[in-house]
Amino acid sequence: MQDIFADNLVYAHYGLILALSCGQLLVLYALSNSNQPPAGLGLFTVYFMTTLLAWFAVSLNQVIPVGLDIPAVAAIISACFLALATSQRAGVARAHYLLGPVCLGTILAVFLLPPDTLFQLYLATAALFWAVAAALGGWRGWRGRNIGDSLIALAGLLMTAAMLLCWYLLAQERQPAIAQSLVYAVHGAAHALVIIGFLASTLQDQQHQLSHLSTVDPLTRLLNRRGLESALNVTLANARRHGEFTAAVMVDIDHFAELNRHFGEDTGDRILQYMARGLEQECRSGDVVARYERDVFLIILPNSGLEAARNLAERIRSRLGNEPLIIEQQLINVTASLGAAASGDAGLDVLYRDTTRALQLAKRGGRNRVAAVEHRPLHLSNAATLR
Ligand SMILES: Nc1nc2c(ncn2[C@@H]2O[C@H](COP(=O)(O)OP(=O)(O)OP(=O)(O)O)[C@@H](O)[C@H]2O)c(=O)[nH]1
Repeated sequence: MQDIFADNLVYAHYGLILALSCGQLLVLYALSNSNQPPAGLGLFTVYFMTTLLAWFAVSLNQVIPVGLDIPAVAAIISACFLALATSQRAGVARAHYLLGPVCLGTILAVFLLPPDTLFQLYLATAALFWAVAAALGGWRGWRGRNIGDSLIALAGLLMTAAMLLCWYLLAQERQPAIAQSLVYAVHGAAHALVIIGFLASTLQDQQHQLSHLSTVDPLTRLLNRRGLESALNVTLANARRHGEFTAAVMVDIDHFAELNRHFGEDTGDRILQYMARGLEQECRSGDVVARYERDVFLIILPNSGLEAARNLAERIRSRLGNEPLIIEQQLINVTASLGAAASGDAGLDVLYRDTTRALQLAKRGGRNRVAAVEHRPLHLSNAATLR
C-alpha cells in the first residue's frame, strides 16, 4: 500500500513538474530576450531542466530499475544548480568554488561508499544545497524586500527540513516508503514555490528597473524632470511648512546647437556627460542635480539662500573656464549661462520660473555669466491693517 502511494506520487509529480517547467521555460525564453536578462537566468534555466530530468529518471526507474541511483544523483545536481542560481542572484558568485566540488565529490562517492552510507551522503548534500538556496534567497528577499526571493527561501527551508526528516525515517525508523513519499511530496511543492518565486522576483526587479528608468536620464544618469519632481515633492513641502529658503541654479550650455553641428552629436553627448559630472562634483551631497531638458540642467539647493546659489553658479562657471574639454584631441571651449534664484515659499514651478528669468538675463547680458533673481512673495494684509 505504501509502495503504491509512493509510485502514484511519482507519476502525479512528474506530470505537475512537466507542466510547470514547460510554462516556466516559455517565460524564461521571453525574459532572455529583454535587454537586461535577470541575474541567474541561465543557472535557473539549467535548474529547471535538471529537475525535469531528475523526475523523468525517477519515473523511468519505476518501470526499468537500474543499479545506480540515477534519480538521486540527478536530484543532487539540480539542487546544486539551484544553490548556484540563488547565489548568482544574490551577488555571491564565488559560491561555485565551494558548491561545485561538493557536488562533484558526492557524485564520485558512488565508486567508494556502500549504498547505505551513499544514500545518507546524498541526503546530507541535497540538504546543504537547499539550505544554501534558503539562506541566499532569504538574504536577497530581505535586502530587496522581494517576496519572490522569500518564496525561494521558503522552498529551501521546506526541502532542508524534509531531507533531515527523511534521513531520520530511514536511519532510525526504517520506513523507506514513507520517507520516499515525503520527499516526493515536499519536492513537488518546493519546486512549484521556486518557479513562482523566481517569476515574482524577476517581475519585481523589472518593475523597479522600469520605474528607475522613467526617472533617470539615460545619457547623463542624472534625474530627469520627472525624477526631480518626485525627489523634491516632500522636501519642498517641508521647506515651505517650516519657512525655510530653497535655492536653485539653472545651467544652460551656450550655443550647444552650434557645438553639436560643428563637432557632431556624439561629441555633443559627451559634452552633456562632462557637464553632468562637473555639476555633481561642484554640488554638496544634499543638493539635487537634474537634466531638466535638452542642454538645460537644474540644481536644487534645499535649505539655502540666494547667496549660496550664486556662489555655486560662479564656481560652475569658473570651473568650465579653467578646465577646457578635450575630446578626441580637439579642444572644445564649453561655456554656460547660469540663472540663480531662491525663495521662502517655493514649489518647483516657482523655482523653475525664477531661474528661467535669471537665465534669460544672463543670456541677454552676453552669455557665459551668472544672473540672479530673488522671489519675493506678496503678503497681503487684511483691510483693517491697511488702513
Ligand atoms: N548631442 C545631443 N544634443 C541634444 C540632445 N538633446 C538636445 N540636443 C540638442 O541641443 C540643442 C539645444 O539647442 P538650443 O536650445 O537652441 O540651445 P543653444 O544652441 O545652446 O542656444 P542657447 O542656449 O541660446 O545658447 C538642439 O540642437 C538639440 O538638438 C542630446 O541628448 N544630445
